[in-house]
Amino acid sequence: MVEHLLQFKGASKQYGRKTALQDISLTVGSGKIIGLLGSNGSGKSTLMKMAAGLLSPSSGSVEVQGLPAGPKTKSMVSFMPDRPLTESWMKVKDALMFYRDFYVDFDMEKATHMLEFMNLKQEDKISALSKGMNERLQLTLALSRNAALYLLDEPIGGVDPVARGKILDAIVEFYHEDSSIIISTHLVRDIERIFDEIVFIRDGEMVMHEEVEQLRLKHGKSVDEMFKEVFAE
Ligand SMILES: Nc1ncnc2c1ncn2[C@@H]1O[C@H](COP(=O)(O)OP(=O)(O)OP(=O)(O)O)[C@@H](O)[C@H]1O
Repeated sequence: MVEHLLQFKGASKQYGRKTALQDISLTVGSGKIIGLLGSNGSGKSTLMKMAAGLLSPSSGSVEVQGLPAGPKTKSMVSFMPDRPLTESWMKVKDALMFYRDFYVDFDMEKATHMLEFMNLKQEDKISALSKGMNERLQLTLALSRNAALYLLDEPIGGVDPVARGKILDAIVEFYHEDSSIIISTHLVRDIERIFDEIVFIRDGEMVMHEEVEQLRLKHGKSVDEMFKEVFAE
């Protein structure tokens, strides 16, 4: 039996009485860049945290390569949260060493290479980095692990359009084709060029999962046009 890289089967998540995700069934294969798109509060971060094994579903299941998402799957998944894991006293080089010590699959050579591409210096103090530079660092840390699945939660939220282009170039440049990346964002237009597939979630429900190519062929629409149509208020 072929095991899927990531599979949600009727997964729901409640926070108390609030339903953040409702009956999500989603299968993700290898070698894809997937856009997880939805407006604020639609459930993107919740879905990411469930895929990362940090939150368990209230009902249904979430599996990574056939194993329930949780402690056993953490080594297969590299998660870039929307808030940094590094400490403000650190220099960039300390953050690299922290990751190297913490994750056996951390590739220091790749990280050094990627830092250069991102115009970050090892001696830079993290507390002095701008929001956009900090995002570049977090992305470098997340992508420098050798994982099967990368989860990037809002990786371009804090940066201007030029820097966004740079970050997207870095994702494509340093992406390993056997792995998959899920990127959550509401900045659809700036980022759609790198997606193979898109998932739309609205009010905790998955309303579309489609290959970008199919979207263009079947509907004659760009992802951005489709997004505006689905999420029109
Ligand atoms: N710890 C929590 N306790 C209670 N409600 C929560 C909690 N975390 C998230 N929620 C609620 O669940 C819903 C989904 O939140 P989530 O953070 O997954 O959305 P999102 O799509 O990532 O939003 P954004 O784009 O604004 O980051 C929201 O209504 C949010 O208020």
